[in-house]
Amino acid sequence: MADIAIIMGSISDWATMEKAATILTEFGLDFDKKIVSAHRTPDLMFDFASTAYANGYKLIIAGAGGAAHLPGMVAAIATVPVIGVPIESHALSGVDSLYSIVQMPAGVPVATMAIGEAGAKNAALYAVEMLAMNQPDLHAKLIAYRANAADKVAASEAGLY
Ligand SMILES: Nc1c(C(=O)O)ncn1[C@@H]1O[C@H](COP(=O)(O)O)[C@@H](O)[C@H]1O
Repeated sequence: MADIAIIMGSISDWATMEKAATILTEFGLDFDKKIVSAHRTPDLMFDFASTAYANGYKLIIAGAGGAAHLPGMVAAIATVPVIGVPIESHALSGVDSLYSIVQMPAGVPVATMAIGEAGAKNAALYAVEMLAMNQPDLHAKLIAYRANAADKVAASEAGLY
């Protein structure tokens, strides 16, 4: 069983959430990916969240858009950290998703990322950082990732004119 589950409210979220998947793959991390909706598949959502710990998940990355209740509802049921990704919605540009995910009541945390692809990428990196706390090999990959990112910034200076 994978350490990480990437879940999302709809297939339409995958274009965003695949950015998280790509980063986890770069780090050699196994993950499951599922479409689970608090609104459209509430029984499935309850089943997924209530068995997440027993199924071995250490982290859940949950993307949802609009009335984005999925991350918070999963966090309410599961005893596994939930990282929320607000999907950039058409009507309100993802501000609705952000507010829905971030404004959790005290007692039920969701680690909320930025709207859209940056949020999906950061969700994956946050997951890597959490798992790297007791995995030295993964920590070494994180150091290398950071160094590579810095190199890219330095190289991009060549584009200044
Ligand atoms: N926010 C939620 C939930 C939920 O929170 O349970 N289920 C679906 N959705 C969102 O509805 C948006 C539109 O979905 P469709 O594109 O399928 O109409 C998606 O961004 C999805 O995350």
